[in-house]
Amino acid sequence: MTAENVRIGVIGGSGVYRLFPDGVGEQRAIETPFGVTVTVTVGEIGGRRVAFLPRHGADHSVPPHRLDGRPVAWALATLGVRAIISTAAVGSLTPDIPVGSLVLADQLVDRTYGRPQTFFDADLVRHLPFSDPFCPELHAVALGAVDGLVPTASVVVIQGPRFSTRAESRINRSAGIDLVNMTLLPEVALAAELGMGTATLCVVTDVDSGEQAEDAVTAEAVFSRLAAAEPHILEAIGAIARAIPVDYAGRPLIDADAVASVLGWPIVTGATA
Ligand SMILES: CSC[C@H]1O[C@H](OP(=O)(O)O)[C@H](O)[C@@H]1O
Ligand SMILES: Nc1ncnc2[nH]cnc12
Repeated sequence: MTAENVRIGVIGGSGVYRLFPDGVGEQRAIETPFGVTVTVTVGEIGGRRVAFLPRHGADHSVPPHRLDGRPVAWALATLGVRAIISTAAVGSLTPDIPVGSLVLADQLVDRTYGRPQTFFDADLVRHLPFSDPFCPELHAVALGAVDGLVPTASVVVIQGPRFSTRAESRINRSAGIDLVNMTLLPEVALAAELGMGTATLCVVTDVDSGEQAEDAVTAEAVFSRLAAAEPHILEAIGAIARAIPVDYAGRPLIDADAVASVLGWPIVTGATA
């Protein structure tokens, strides 16, 4: 399979189900080795070709604990994507980052389980260097492209689909973690295994489960915040996409032969995602 010249991928999180106006962009169905066909929309932002897909599906039918990041990362890498801009709804664990902030994540803490973690779990063994899960170059590009971003934050990724209890939230806060989410892992690691860099725009929708009775996050509250923030999120994605250097290459964190071997896996036909 030959890589096309689509260098930028956008993964829309909760509340971000389309990137292009209706009727704009070309739908592609990409068959993968995982028995899943990934549908992406390829369009243009500021003259740059961008492949978009909504993480939970266009109708938000896939919950966080059932996401399989492998077909998505594989499909984007096959298109030639090097840079991924993703969005994520997050709860805040610190008064320093209020609801409504747009934040660039820079560290992750994994509290997920049972999710496919790696492309290298059979004959080919590789260990991803993951000290800096988000690409520092893309991070700097995003920071320069969007005014008012909170420049760094750590995110604990919980299993979901339920939100944290007050005790769990207190533990996360006392550990010094800034934000909480359900989806960024293993997605960011899987992309990195295939050499793609990620920059994630975190949209702070709530204060998670706090000490006050009124600090009790609900999905309705999250979606309502996201609806209000959508124009700003789309504008920020566009600004970042336009600012990514045309020669951005990502980080070769895994050797090229191993990546090529994964991208050469045979297609398995099956369900559509
Ligand atoms: C809608 S409430 C929780 C839901 O929102 C976040 O999704 P995403 O990361 O895709 O923006 C969170 O991780 C949960 O999946
Ligand atoms: N409080 C929260 N916990 C986990 N994921 C979230 N997504 C948005 N808010 C969240």
